[in-house]
Amino acid sequence: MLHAMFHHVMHDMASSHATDSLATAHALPSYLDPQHLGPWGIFLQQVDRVTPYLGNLARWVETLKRPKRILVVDVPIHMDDGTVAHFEGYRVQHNTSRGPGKGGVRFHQDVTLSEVMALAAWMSIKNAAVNVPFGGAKGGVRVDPKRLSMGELERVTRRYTSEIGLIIGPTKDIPAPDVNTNERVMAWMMDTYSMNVGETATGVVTGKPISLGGSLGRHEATGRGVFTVGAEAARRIGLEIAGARVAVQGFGNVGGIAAKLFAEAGARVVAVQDHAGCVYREAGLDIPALLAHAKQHGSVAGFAAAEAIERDRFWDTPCDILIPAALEQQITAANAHRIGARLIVEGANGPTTPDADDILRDRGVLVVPDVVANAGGVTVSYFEWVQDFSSFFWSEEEINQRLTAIMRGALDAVWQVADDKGVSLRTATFIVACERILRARDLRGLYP
Ligand SMILES: NC(=O)C1=CN([C@@H]2O[C@H](COP(=O)(O)OP(=O)(O)OC[C@H]3O[C@@H](n4cnc5c(N)ncnc54)[C@H](OP(=O)(O)O)[C@@H]3O)[C@@H](O)[C@H]2O)C=CC1
Ligand SMILES: O=C(O)CCC(=O)C(=O)O
Repeated sequence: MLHAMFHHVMHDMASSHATDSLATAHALPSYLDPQHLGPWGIFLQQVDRVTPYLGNLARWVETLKRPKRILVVDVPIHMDDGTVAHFEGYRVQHNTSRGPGKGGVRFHQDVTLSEVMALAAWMSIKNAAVNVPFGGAKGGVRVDPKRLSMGELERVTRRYTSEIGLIIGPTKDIPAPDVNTNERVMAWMMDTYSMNVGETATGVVTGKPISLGGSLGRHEATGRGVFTVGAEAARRIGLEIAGARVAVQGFGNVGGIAAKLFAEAGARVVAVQDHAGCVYREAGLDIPALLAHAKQHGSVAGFAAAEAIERDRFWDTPCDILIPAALEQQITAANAHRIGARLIVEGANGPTTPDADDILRDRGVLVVPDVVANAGGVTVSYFEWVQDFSSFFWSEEEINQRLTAIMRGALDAVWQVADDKGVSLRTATFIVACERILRARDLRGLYP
């Protein structure tokens, strides 16, 4: 598809200008290679799947396949032992047609540019799906924060923030937490940016501590959103939450809070897997106790009131609802057949590959896609950004009510499109979101 479209562009160029150099100028940059495996390749496939439904707007679809702006930075810091270490950092602004870039920052030893490109692109889709006035962006630093002291982590954060300071700002691009980043990291980012611009700029990041302009409810918002749409999707397929068996992969901000809320609603959280271990209890795990254990020991591994099972057996766990809440590409053609759940609610970004999507669909498993299911975080980030601009702060009750209304409304809208067009919820969400993004592109036109 991409090649066909590219050919078309080349053909037009050749007939009007007939120069090789111009044709070369339209070649895709190497980092956009559609053959590239991994999350960016998955995003391209998802766009291809939705293109036939976009009507006239499809003429703009190439915009989605090219991030607007990519910044790769060197992040040198002094280590505690006196040596100098260099880390690679990225900030990608995928699309800003609907507003400033918005999306988290990931600290992870395996993060890559193509992964951050995909995460930024999914932010564009997500922000459009819940109709918050943002484009999509994402950042990352290729570092294992678990191996840094607190001082080293602070220096990485501050240097990275200064380096990407060129392109972020309260009206340009607003970072937030993602894997291995949290309120503490956001406070350092806000402070560094503020020092560099000479004034306190609380609106430059969201997910900050409450005392620095953070919003009530933001810490829990992604997990709460996963619970809200998960419970609503379950209701729509006649699956009772009370007593339902839930399996959760990833027990951090998203997975931990989603597990807690499902357990509080009467579900049995039977299995939890994190990076270091996997625990199982048929009668349901004691989630507050497991959270306390994970906080103390850094993992669910070693939790005494459960059976330890091999990590790979997680996928065979008998359950009704599966919540992937760790990293991308966890549900693939290799394990999609093994999943016993009727409902998958994607807390993580990009956990399911397109071929696994097809297998799950054929097997009648409903997947609530990431770009709706985990949008609660950015929705409350939007509230935080609005509150920072007005310096007027809302109650937690008001925030949660608005969050629930937006999440339910978004699910309802994509459910209807899925029913009308006979497509999966993922394709339906992409239809709704791509139409919003590309209509904005169309209305704005190409020239400033
Ligand atoms: N934070 C947010 O507001 C949002 C996050 N997301 C997405 O949710 C997902 C989780 O993010 P978040 O909860 O914030 O991150 P955290 O860093 O808080 O937690 C990540 C969790 O995933 C686990 N994990 C990491 N690698 C693996 C692995 N290979 N197998 C199993 N578990 C693993 C970690 O385990 P361990 O601690 O042992 O390493 C940890 O429990 C990501 O995909 C993120 O992009 C989406 C929307 C918003
Ligand atoms: O809160 C935000 O701005 C973005 C959170 C995020 O990175 C995500 O939704 O994946």
